[in-house]
Amino acid sequence: MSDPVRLPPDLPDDRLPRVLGEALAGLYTGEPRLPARAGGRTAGLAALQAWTGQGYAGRNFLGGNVSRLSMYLRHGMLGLREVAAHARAVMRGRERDEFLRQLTWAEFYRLVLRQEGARVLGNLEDPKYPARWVGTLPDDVREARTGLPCADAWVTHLVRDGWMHNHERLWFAAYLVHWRGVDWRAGYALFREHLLDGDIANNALSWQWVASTFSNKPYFMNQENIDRYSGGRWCRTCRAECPFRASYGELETQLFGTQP
Ligand SMILES: Cc1cc2nc3c(=O)[nH]c(=O)nc-3n(C[C@H](O)[C@H](O)[C@H](O)COP(=O)(O)OP(=O)(O)OC[C@H]3O[C@@H](n4cnc5c(N)ncnc54)[C@H](O)[C@@H]3O)c2cc1C
Repeated sequence: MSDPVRLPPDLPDDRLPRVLGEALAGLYTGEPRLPARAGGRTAGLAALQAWTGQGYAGRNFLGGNVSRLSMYLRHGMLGLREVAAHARAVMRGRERDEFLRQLTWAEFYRLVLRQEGARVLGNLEDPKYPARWVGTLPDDVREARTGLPCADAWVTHLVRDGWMHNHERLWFAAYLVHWRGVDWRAGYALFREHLLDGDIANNALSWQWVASTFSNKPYFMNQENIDRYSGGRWCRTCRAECPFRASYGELETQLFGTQP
């Protein structure tokens, strides 16, 4: 075991990335930089105390108020139970129920991981359509140059911010697996590499839910859905040939051949 690295107590913030980067060489990719949000239990508790959940009913909209507590939950800085207790104390009605429902998904996925172990990293069930996935992540996707402003923005958020809204994760996963025919494990690996909350349980099982290897049908969206929940962020000025612009019925036939 190598000697522990001692950081000088007066080290200024702007020098931290370089010093930590050298100490942690080999454990990360890209340029070392500080995350946009502070880590640790103190910061996690402050974020929890600040969370009132107001407007959470609109959580599916990119502009909706979501907690962004996932990175603290992921790293054990907050526990699911204390977050649930806080929500019960400060939230009300539909917003509280909806928030508790999301925490339940996280708890459920943890339980599945505990039961299935490393099996969650492989297909838990057969896909519900004749899928022929390739294992490699296409370069244009990784480098955010697909030519689709929405898809490129999703990857940019992932790589630049280390965080994506749940709806962006769903859209990106569906785009990669169903439109580009890429094995969900390549997407899982990309998320693990960049997400500050990137874990095994939520990440692998959400990808499998989209891919239909842990659900009874594949998840997919159309352009109308992206436009609505993004508040027209990309679609209104988009000049690209949109692969999502069709009815759900048409896309189902195009992507899955038969009705899944
Ligand atoms: C393809 C894909 C990959 C994902 N990978 C991860 C991952 O690596 N790590 C991760 O923590 N979440 C993952 N999620 C779930 C979800 O997107 C994030 O938990 C959520 O966006 C985090 O933001 P938030 O804390 O503001 O969530 P909020 O909406 O405020 O929810 C509060 C908490 O509930 C839990 N939660 C919310 N939505 C979900 C969900 N759909 N499934 C399971 N738990 C949920 C999280 O712990 C979250 O912090 C993934 C979803 C998809 C579709």
